[in-house]
Amino acid sequence: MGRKFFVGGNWKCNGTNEEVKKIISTLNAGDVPSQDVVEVVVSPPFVFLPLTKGSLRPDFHVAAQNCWVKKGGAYTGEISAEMLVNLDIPWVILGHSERRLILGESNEFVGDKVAYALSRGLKVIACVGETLEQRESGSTLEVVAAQTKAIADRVSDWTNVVVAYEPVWAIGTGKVATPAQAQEVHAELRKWLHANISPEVAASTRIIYGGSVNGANCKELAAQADVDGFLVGGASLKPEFIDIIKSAEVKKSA
Ligand SMILES: O=C(CO)COP(=O)(O)O
Repeated sequence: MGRKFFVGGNWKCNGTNEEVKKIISTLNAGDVPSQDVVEVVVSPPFVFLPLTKGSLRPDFHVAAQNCWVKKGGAYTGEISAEMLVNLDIPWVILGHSERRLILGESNEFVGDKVAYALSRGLKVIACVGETLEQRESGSTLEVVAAQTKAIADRVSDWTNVVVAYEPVWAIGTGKVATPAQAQEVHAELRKWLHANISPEVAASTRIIYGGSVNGANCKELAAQADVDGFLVGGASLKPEFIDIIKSAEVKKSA
């Protein structure tokens, strides 16, 4: 079975009530391929999840940008997986590099979060990626394998997992990975899944790319064999997000 193209929009910590309404109306008016061709998921900040879910077109879905590592309770400032399920939020992004690096989330902590969110019935966009220093020292594959292993050690069913490869040096920098760089890591990640989990999981798990994706560079990236979509930051707040969704057509005609 083919891997359906996946385009996620990570709005990060951006937006006012008015701006969010504007983004949603732009998305709602966008002419995009059908749900058979592309799965679209947008991820507003927590406080805008109900507004977004309530007014977004039904063929697009929503994701939270994080959730707590276990059942909710006395964890001030946290949002639990149970709450997301209660609000009918189907997806959550976990392990984003901004949380790993700024908030100190370890591979193991991210693995625990992924396992817990899946156990509650959420679908997970699990992020991995190396820093510039790690790439320059030649440890890219080792880093992404260790991040993936910490998830694999805790998760047995990968049906509801999308892996986002987001090299830290490409995030918010305008310095997108070349199609060859993205393809290389995606292929290695798939090889890792094949060797360490199963051929079936390797063949069916979507590996999406994130880091300075925009309307101009998305088609060439989408054409790579192991690039199954994108996780978009800055450009997901702009009308060009529609063009990025349309890059799914590249796959259809491949
Ligand atoms: O971090 C990202 C998506 O999660 C990528 O961000 P940019 O697209 O702004 O580089």
